[in-house]
This record gives sequence, C-alpha cells and structure tokens, in this order.
Amino acid sequence: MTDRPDGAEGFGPDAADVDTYDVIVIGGGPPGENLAERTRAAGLRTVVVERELLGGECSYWACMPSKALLRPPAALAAARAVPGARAAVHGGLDVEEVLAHRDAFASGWQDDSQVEWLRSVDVELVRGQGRLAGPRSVVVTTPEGGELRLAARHAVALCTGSRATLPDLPGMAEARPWSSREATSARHVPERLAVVGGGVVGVEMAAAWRALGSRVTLLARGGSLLPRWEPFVGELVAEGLAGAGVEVRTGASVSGLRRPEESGPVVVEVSGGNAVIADEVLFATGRRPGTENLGLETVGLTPGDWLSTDDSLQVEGVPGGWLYGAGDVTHRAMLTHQGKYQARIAAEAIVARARDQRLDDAPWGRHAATADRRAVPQVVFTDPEAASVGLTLEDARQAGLRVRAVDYDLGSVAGAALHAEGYRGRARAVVDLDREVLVGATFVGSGVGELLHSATIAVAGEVPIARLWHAVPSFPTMSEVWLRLLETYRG
Ligand SMILES: Cc1cc2nc3c(=O)[nH]c(=O)nc-3n(C[C@H](O)[C@H](O)[C@H](O)COP(=O)(O)OP(=O)(O)OC[C@H]3O[C@@H](n4cnc5c(N)ncnc54)[C@H](O)[C@@H]3O)c2cc1C
Ligand SMILES: NC(=O)c1ccc[n+]([C@@H]2O[C@H](COP(=O)([O-])OP(=O)(O)OC[C@H]3O[C@@H](n4cnc5c(N)ncnc54)[C@H](O)[C@@H]3O)[C@@H](O)[C@H]2O)c1
Repeated sequence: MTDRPDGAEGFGPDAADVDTYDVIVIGGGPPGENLAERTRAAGLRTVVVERELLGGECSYWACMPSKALLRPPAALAAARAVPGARAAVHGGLDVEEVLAHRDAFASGWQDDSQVEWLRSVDVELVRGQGRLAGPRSVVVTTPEGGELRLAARHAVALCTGSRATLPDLPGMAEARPWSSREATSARHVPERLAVVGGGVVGVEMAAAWRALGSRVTLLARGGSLLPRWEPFVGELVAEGLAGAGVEVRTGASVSGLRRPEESGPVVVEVSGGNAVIADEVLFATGRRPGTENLGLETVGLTPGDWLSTDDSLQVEGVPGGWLYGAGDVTHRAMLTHQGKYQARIAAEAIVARARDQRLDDAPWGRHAATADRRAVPQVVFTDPEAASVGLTLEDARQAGLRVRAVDYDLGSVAGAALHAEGYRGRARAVVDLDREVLVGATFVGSGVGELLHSATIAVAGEVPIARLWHAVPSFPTMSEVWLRLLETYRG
C-alpha cells in the first residue's frame, strides 16, 4: 500500500489523541457494513461509526420488518387462490403471531448479532454521531457526550442513509403522525389508518395494516399509485388493494390535520374532498438525506444536500480523492441491494487507489457502478407484487432511445394459471430497437418478485434478443412469459 500522510489534516498541528485508521465509515447500514467488511478483508484497518443500531434502517425499520409483515398475508392469499388447498384455510391471520414474527425479523430492535458479525470480520466499531472535521478527519460525539478524533489514511466513506420526510402541514405536530419507523414497528393495530403517499412505502404499508385488520384509507395526491412505474403497475396494485378492502383515493391532497384530543382520533383534511377520520395517520411521502450535522461544510459541501458521486462512488467537488459515499445518501437508487452494490464498488476503488492501481472505471468496469443508471431491480411486495428493472417506456423515450414496448397478459401463461386461480398479471419488455437488447422489464402479479432476476441479467448483460430466443423457459412455469414476450416482439 502507498504510505499516505497520517491524515489528520483537519485537526491541524494539534494532532494528539487522534486514532488513525486506513478507512473510516460513517453509518453502519447495509452499505456501510459491506464497504467496511471489504476494505478490511483487503488488509486496510477499518472502523465503522454508528450512532444508533448497527444494521441501519433496513434491519429494524424498513425492509426486514415490512417484509415480515407482508409475507404472512401473501402466504394466506396464495393458499386461498388454489382449489383444494383453499379448503384447508379455516381462519384468518394470527395477528399476535404476525407481530411476533416481525419482531423476530427486526431482532427485537437489538443489534448484538450484527455487532458480533462486525467483530468477526475484524472491523472496529465506534458508537456515536460522526461528523467530518476537514479532509480525512472525523469527530465522533459518543453517547456519553465525549469526543473522539479519528483520521483516515486512505478514505472516509459516508453511508449515513436517509430519513423519512414529512410535509410541513398545519396541525402536523398535534397529529403525531407515523413515519415508516412507526409503520414497521407499531405493536398495536389501529382500528382506522390513513396513509398519505402513493409510493412504495404507502402501498406496502397500506397492504400490511389492512391485512392485520385496520380499515385503511390511502391518499395519493397524483392521479395514480406508484407514479414512477409503468402505468399498468399502479392500476393493478390499486385494484389489489381495493380488493383487499383498502379505500384508495387518488388526486387527494392533504391540506392539514387535527387531533383535538390527545388520545382521540385524527382528522386528515383533504383539499376539495371529504376529510378522513382515523386513529393513526402514516406519512409515506419520501426521504431526505442523512447529511445534516455531518460536517459537510468543513469540506466545501452543503449540509442537508444529497451527496453527488461519480461512478466509482467518490464524492464530487471534494479534492484529494479521499471522500466516498454509498447507499441512500447518494440518491443513486434508494434500495438496500443497490446500496450494497455501491459499497462493493467503492471498497474496491478505495483498495485499488490505496495500492496505486489504475481504476477499471469504464462503464460496467470493476470500479464503476453502472447498474445504478441502467439496471436497478426493485420489487414491491403488495398483492399483486410488482417487479421491474431498467427503464420504463417513458424513461427510455426521455433518454432519447428508439424503443418498443412489448406487452403480454401474464394470466394467460400456463404456469400462472396453475399458480393461482384467476391469476391477474401483466408483463412488459422495453426493447431498444437500434441495439436489439432489452433496456427494461416490468412484471405485475403474484410471485413475480422471483421472476425478476432473469430480467436483471438480460438488461445488465445486454443479452441480444437473438440469443434470448435460445434461453428456453421451463414448462409450466411463469417464466414462459419470456417466450411469449419474444414471440410477440418477433411477430
Ligand atoms: C419502510 C421501508 C421499506 C423498505 N423496503 C425495502 C425493501 O424491501 N428492499 C430494499 O431493497 N429496500 C427497501 N427499503 C430501502 C432501504 O431501507 C434503504 O435503501 C437502505 O436502508 C439504505 O441503507 P443505508 O445504509 O444507505 O441507510 P440507512 O439504512 O438509513 O443506514 C444509515 C445508518 O447510518 C447511521 N448514521 C446516520 N448518520 C450518522 C452519523 N452522523 N454518525 C453515525 N451514524 C450515522 C444511521 O443511524 C443508520 O444506522 C425500504 C425503506 C423503507 C423506509
Ligand atoms: N420494496 C421496496 O423495494 C421498498 C419498499 C419501501 C421503500 N423503498 C424505498 O424507500 C424509498 C422511500 O419510499 P417512499 O414511498 O417514502 O417514497 P417515494 O418517493 O417512493 O413515494 C413518496 C410518494 O409520496 C408522494 N408525496 C410526496 N409529498 C407528498 C405530500 N405532501 N402529500 C401527498 N403525497 C406526497 C410522492 O408524490 C410520492 O408518490 C423509496 O426510494 C423506495 O425505493 C423500497
């Protein structure tokens, strides 16, 4: 490794009591943990600074608890959709057991097992709020109120994630709204729940709490749910939610809230429409970056902004090549798997630069997170599920590509008909006509989440349509939709 200066530039000449590491990671969510594991495995002394629970939002208030809430109703619906099996389903969900299952998947909101794992991969952990104090320099305010000074020889990686953002509406404080944190960790089922926001958190949490017994009203201010997806996705997901008993109101903009009595109901005012009276109200209205109180101003960046990174995950606008970002805070693709991908790329770039090796940072190179722009997969775990990768038809057109959308009714594939009686679903492939490769694919229907990776491989691999023709899907699986899409495309 190249011998870099000790890195305490930010602390000036008074560099006593500074702990020097090769790599300092601030934020121990999935990207922070993965980045640290990899730089340590390459021989770099690495520390993670975490102010809350090691494992981040995903482990305790996002992916894991939300999917643990959504899986039991999905399993029940799957059994009910198959003649013969249906007769074995006598009751509904055991709500207490579902909540206990969720608690277990959130590790009881304790991070002991992740701490043990971090120790097992020889990465150090410092508890506390980290902030930059100039180039390569970090100050940590410990839970006891003390301050530690850390310096980095090679890199500081900001993996500080995102937080829910709630609009500034009249009556917000009085209403004590839920954010995604309460929606994934609540221990009682509200009789009535209003959900504001028709994005991913809104639709998933509306589905989960409806299944647990709440009367749910979903308020989306736009004309459809999941507006960034192919238009048929929002339509089919709305139909599924309505079928489960959720009242879905689109074009419904919340103008204010009231909770006149502390333990009484909350009134959610809707512009030009009827107010909704509920016991709890969830705001699922997007995220803001975890860049406040992070000392960004000490390196010429603006606190509260998303971090702008190049494809090797180096933060742009900071000289010296020592500052990296990975995960939600980069706003590249706010998904756990994508954040971990960024962490793998960033770690390899940090190690290569530490060894003075040339970076392989051309598109799809070892040190370029190209998939963030071209092949991001995502699954929405509602009933029906939605799954997509790459560009929608609209995105592709806006990017100036000459494309054609190929659609197929997933319900008419034999595998889908076997999967569930009356299967409803749809598939779309977006084909780049100039290169004859797929640039996007979207599926809606029960179980499509497990179909998605085939599409991710086709899009990331830029597999020519002529070769995809030889990738024969097994009969009778839902994957036969691939054959139908290709037949439709070829005519
Ligand atoms: C309800 C919900 C469900 C979701 N479901 C899915 C899903 O099914 N699949 C999926 O792929 N994605 C899902 N996501 C998105 C996923 O949770 C995020 O993409 C992921 O958590 C991002 O990881 P991260 O480490 O970047 O951020 P975070 O998970 O937010 O972790 C950041 C960590 O940094 C720490 N931190 C922040 N600032 C400091 C500081 N100054 N000093 C020290 N520590 C600090 C925080 O305490 C936290 O532990 C979901 C999100 C929500 C809200
Ligand atoms: N299964 C998954 O992969 C999964 C699940 C949950 C969350 N996530 C990730 O977490 C992130 C956050 O999800 P999210 O649903 O909070 O954000 P989002 O950006 O997906 O959706 C927020 C929605 O709220 C609406 N909105 C914003 N302000 C509003 C207001 N004042 N009134 C009414 N509506 C308003 C927006 O128009 C948007 O449709 C996303 O990036 C998502 O990818 C992923």
